[in-house]
Amino acid sequence: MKEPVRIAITGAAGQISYSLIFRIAAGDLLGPKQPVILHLLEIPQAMDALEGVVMEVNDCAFPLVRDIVATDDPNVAFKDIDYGLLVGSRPRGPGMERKDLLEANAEIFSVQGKALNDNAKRDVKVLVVGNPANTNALIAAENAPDIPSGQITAMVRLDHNRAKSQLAQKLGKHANDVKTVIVWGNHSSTQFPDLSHCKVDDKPALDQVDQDWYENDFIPTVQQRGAAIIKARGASSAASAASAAIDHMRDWALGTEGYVVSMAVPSDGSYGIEPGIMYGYPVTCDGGKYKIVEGLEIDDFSRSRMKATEDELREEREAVKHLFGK
Ligand SMILES: NC(=O)C1=CN([C@@H]2O[C@H](COP(=O)(O)OP(=O)(O)OC[C@H]3O[C@@H](n4cnc5c(N)ncnc54)[C@H](O)[C@@H]3O)[C@@H](O)[C@H]2O)C=CC1
Ligand SMILES: O=C([O-])CC(=O)C(=O)O
Repeated sequence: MKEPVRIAITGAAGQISYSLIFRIAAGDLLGPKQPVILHLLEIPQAMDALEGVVMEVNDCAFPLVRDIVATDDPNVAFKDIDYGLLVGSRPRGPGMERKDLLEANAEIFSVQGKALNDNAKRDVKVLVVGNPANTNALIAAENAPDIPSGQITAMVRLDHNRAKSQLAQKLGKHANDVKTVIVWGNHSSTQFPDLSHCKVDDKPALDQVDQDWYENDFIPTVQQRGAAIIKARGASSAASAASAAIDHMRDWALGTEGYVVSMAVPSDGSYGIEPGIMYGYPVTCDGGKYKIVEGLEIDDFSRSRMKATEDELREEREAVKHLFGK
């Protein structure tokens, strides 16, 4: 057995965490040979509920769980962590866009960015799930100048998985047969789920569907899937969000063996996207590092979609600049 790693999960008494914690504890993130110490963060008012979650984790007698730290102090929660899953924040309700949460949630990520900076291991891998995820991740990163750039990322993996599933269903295939779906940009309704590099059964996806379905059915369905779940369930997606968070972190830590996945990471100017925003990109992962896939050809249709979601991220950044550390 290896030395345990420390994994922080914020919003640990919330609905996403109620799936996430148990799957991580079962080994779904880092495999069946990697013991974990869970660091669970909540706000003071939710500490009783968190205690109930801790009781349940204990009642599972998970072989991999070596200890649990349950706290309402981010400095304790992030002490020496190897991984951080930043989930805790308010979810949206019907009729809201995710960016309507910016005011309510942005402050959380400036506080937690500082706490990461002061406490986490320098090679910590951080995933921001709480919405609006890209811009919250940017706020955290801007407040964590001593964490190397690129170690704080945001989640577009749920959109990526949704896109795979929608296309597979359309073609009567399995999601495993779908390769190189890309979600560019923001985890919002401006995101661009791109099929122009995608292959299904090793053949171009866009040769297997018509352009009208792609533009007027597939793209809006993926963009609006979060709202559709809220309408159907009366609450935002939880188990699927937890599953995507595990996919994002597992692939980053353990590698994608050449497969392309989507992660929101600091733009480095690739594909003409302005640096200084967290933008969904195609990446491959190897040896605990991700790498943006370079050199893909971008047509005019894709370019305009990529620009629209970039513009939204730049606007969101302007709205929260006052929270960036000095
Ligand atoms: N990026 C993505 O793909 C997705 C993101 N989300 C977002 O994830 C977030 C959490 O969603 P749910 O678990 O459904 O919400 P929830 O309301 O069930 O749970 C959120 C938890 O966070 C806690 N919390 C609030 N402020 C906190 C702080 N400062 N520190 C620690 N904990 C804090 C709350 O007490 C609550 O227990 C929401 O912002 C939601 O919109 C949800 C689905 C997908
Ligand atoms: O739509 C929401 O508010 C929750 C979310 O981010 C998603 O399900 O993609």
